[in-house]
Amino acid sequence: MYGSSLSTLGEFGLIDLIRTRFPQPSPPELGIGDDAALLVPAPGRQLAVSTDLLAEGVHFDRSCGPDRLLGRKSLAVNLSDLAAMGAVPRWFFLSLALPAGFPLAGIEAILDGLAEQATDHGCLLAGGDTCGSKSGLVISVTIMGEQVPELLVTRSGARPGDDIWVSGTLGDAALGLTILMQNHTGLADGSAAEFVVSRHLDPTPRCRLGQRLAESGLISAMIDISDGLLADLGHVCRQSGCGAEVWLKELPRSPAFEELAGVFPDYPWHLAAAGGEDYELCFTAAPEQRAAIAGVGKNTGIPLTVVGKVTRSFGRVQAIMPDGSLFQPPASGYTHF
Ligand SMILES: Nc1ncnc2c1ncn2[C@@H]1O[C@H](COP(=O)(O)OP(=O)(O)OP(=O)(O)O)[C@@H](O)[C@H]1O
Ligand SMILES: Cc1ncc(C[n+]2csc(CCOP(=O)(O)O)c2C)c(N)n1
Ligand SMILES: [Mg+2]
Repeated sequence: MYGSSLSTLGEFGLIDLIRTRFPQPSPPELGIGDDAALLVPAPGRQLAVSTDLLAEGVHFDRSCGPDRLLGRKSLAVNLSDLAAMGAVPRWFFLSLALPAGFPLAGIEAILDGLAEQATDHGCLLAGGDTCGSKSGLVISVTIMGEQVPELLVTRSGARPGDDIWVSGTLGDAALGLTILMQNHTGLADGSAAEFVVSRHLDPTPRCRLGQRLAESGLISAMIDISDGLLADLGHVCRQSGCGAEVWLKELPRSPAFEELAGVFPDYPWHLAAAGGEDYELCFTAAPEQRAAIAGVGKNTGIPLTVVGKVTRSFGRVQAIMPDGSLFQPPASGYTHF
């Protein structure tokens, strides 16, 4: 129906194909097809807008996982940014730069993954942009969400003495990437390696948790962990005018991470403390809120752990080893340049 290749389909054929795959906003809103989308936020809500792209060779290697998961991840990383603000996802925009000859089956699989993730999180594709790429595939997503203004959580509200919390477990995605880069194929179903690889290829954005924490009014600042805990906590500290102390022995690690950590000559603290792409939430809150925050964790079914304290030393993020010594990671997180 659409021709057998990207060149016979063409730019506008591809846009038509995308339009048929995603439910569209209904009047008075307008989605794909005009010079701009027309969107109507709910009365009294503020918009939260974020953009994140995935570039071939930088964020993914197509031989390491199915294209469908690339589609899921390209929306997941954006959902995670909205989760960190406590915003509810509503619309997203999809921009694709496709190398000539990119297989149509690959595009369809990416769209399948995006559509699954969009349905799961109740957000609508409202537009985008499409062009050729002279190098690799680029998938860029811009997401828009909304929230009552007073409930939105920023990076700038942490105060000395606050607890530092993280959701879920840390280090799985970085360990999964290490395994993928070592060219492991045919990972056994249910194995520890399969678990950490799936945490890398198909991260779970903590949308409901982020919204519940924001609505609870219990927390002072929040960020999602995309580059690594120490690096991302550094952003919170700089924007809040404070510092942080992180106790490595408290970092929550999955049973799969613990099982695989044994093969390293040294325990891989750097993966849990500074490995990227876990897409967990890191947030701060006054110590009096501990019990109430634990209750939010219970209600959402996501483990929440106190891993450190906000300090007065501006911009300084210290990681403490289990023996009390200072940990010096090779890097505090992923950097692009
Ligand atoms: N090229 C750019 N032009 C304008 N603003 C930018 C640009 N790149 C980043 N920013 C802004 O800088 C801030 C930090 O962006 P950054 O990408 O580090 O955050 P993030 O999306 O949470 O992290 P990550 O990309 O690792 O998920 C955001 O406000 C973002 O909008
Ligand atoms: C093939 C390949 N090589 C390396 C990595 C690791 N990586 C790339 S970007 C990033 C941080 C988040 O990105 P951003 O800051 O752009 O949101 C990390 C940890 C990967 N995923 N795939
Ligand atoms: Mg972020």
